[in-house]
Amino acid sequence: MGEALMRDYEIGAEIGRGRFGVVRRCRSVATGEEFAVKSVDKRLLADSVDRECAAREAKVHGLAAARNPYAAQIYDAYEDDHWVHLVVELLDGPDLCDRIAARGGTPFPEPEAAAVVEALAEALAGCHRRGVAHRDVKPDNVLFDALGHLKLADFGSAQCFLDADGEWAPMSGLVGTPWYVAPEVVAGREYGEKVDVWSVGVVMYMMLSGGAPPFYGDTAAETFEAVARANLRFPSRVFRSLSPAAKDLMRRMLCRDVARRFSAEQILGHPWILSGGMSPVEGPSRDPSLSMESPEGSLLGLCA
Ligand SMILES: Nc1ncnc2c1ncn2[C@@H]1O[C@H](COP(=O)(O)OP(=O)(O)OP(=O)(O)O)[C@@H](O)[C@H]1O
Repeated sequence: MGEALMRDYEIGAEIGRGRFGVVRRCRSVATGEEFAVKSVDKRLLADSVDRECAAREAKVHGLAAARNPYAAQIYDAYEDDHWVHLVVELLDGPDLCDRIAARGGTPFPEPEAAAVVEALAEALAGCHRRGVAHRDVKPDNVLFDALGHLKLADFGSAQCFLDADGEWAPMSGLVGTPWYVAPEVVAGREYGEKVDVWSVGVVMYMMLSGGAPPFYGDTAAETFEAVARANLRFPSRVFRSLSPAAKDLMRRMLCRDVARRFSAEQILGHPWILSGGMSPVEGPSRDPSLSMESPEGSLLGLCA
């Protein structure tokens, strides 16, 4: 454990473990305030992509979380020969994964799911405005503070998609978690920040299905094949009572054609979000193409 970290913080109990390290509670010696410290063991980073991600995590996290109330805040970073320590906002309540599991297969009520999708879209719109893609959006990385406010966490896979001059710098590499990863990532193509929107679509589907993902295989390879086909279905057994507006938004996020896929900002203007997950009242929306007047059947096929 780094000497400088131990000088500034009292280290407390372990909260959890990831692939490369451990998260513990800690308390600032100066103020008594409580935080979480994520300690990454650099010796476990065998892969060059993982090493690059760890090296830039503090910087990219700081950039993405600045003035972004929906992102876990980062306060300090320390590095020695073997460890990187990141002092972050303490968010030790149940995460979205726990919340989905706690429902035992019962779907979220639409207004509750809409509140999560809206906060997640706000978090990502903030990251994307600053040129950062998260690249690992999944329920395990959606945490909540003591007041129940959503905070997007774990910027360990995040990357800037704009260079120092603000020019588009496409990303590459198979980064993310199989159920949530976008088809262009699986295809090995260069990709942009809309990979995060795809992942939010998967998270939304899981909340509204009671935990089942939209693209699934028994192995990671089979899951990737299902993602690459991007054949989005809403089995009536599960989705019978779901509103057409909710399905429409998922089709616009889980859309294989990246150009037609929504941005995080566009999610915020969709009628399902604007109505708080209630059946939207017909009327003008921020984007005229989002009118809900068409029958549900005609919304099919909007996305490849
Ligand atoms: N800011 C935080 N406050 C409280 N608990 C946290 C915080 N950040 C992460 N955790 C918890 O610590 C555990 C490990 O998190 P970490 O981000 O290191 O790894 P992970 O996302 O589970 O796995 P991996 O990094 O391998 O994808 C998780 O259970 C997570 O919920």
